[in-house]
Amino acid sequence: MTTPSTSPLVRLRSAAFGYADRPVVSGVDLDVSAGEVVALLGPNGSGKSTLVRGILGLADRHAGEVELFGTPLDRFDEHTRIGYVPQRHSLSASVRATVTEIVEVGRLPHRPWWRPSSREDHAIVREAVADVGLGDRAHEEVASLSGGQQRRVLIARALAGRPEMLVMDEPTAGVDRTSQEALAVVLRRLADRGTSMVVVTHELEALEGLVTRIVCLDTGHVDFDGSPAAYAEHLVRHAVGSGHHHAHEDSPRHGHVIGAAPLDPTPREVVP
Ligand SMILES: Nc1ncnc2c1ncn2[C@@H]1O[C@H](COP(=O)(O)OP(=O)(O)OP(=O)(O)O)[C@@H](O)[C@H]1O
Repeated sequence: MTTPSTSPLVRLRSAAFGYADRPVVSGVDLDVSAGEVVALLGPNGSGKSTLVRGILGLADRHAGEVELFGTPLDRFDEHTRIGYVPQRHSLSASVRATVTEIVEVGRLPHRPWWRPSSREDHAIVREAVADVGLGDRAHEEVASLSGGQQRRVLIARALAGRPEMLVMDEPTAGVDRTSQEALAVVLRRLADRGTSMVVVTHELEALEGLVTRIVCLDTGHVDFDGSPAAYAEHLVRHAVGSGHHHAHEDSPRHGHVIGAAPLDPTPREVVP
């Protein structure tokens, strides 16, 4: 399948997603271009996971258009171009496999099922394991790792697929500090390599300096889409408009900084 090189990686037009007859997000227009690092923010339940799941064809599309790499979603079959790390997913305690064995799964879509791993596959897997800071645990059973380390294994599995775009749903939520720091290093390296990313997060700090664009969802609608600098201004405007300015400053959750302005990852509703 040929893909025009100028196409955005993701293109949504008036897109609506949900589950069966339950609408969750609607009216979404979004283009994600190569090299962008998009943070998707919003309060709990605003539909962030549903939006990324919809983009990947994992939630139902109720309306609108979705294209991936210039191809309508229902005809898109180049799944190796996208890596996905789902939300709060760790490995079951009953999984009996080593870190390397799990990460090798990320290479499977790249070769016919009957062909064994090549030397290159092994090298890519080793690199992905090292990238997430688990090189010294490569041959340990995943069941013996912490939850944060298991998430790093899942991220390494996505990296081993060498995707052009990585979609991550709260990669740092509930993980230990070492894992968070390891992840920040990985994301920086990926951004330097030009990997595009869409990251659902409540923790902008972990992405500081990487994010090129912020998209905010509120109750199923995009209520902000712009640069980190524009987002900072948007927050200040809303905080002043709503009279919540001081409350924001006082809260430790709102200490995120991109550039010079304080950021709140879950902006409040605008009070006219
Ligand atoms: N599989 C599902 N079936 C039905 N409804 C669902 C399903 N998954 C999520 N929902 C509903 O969709 C709405 C949005 O959920 P979603 O997980 O997309 O929000 P979110 O912004 O990612 O929230 P959080 O920050 O808590 O992860 C919620 O009301 C949720 O109950």
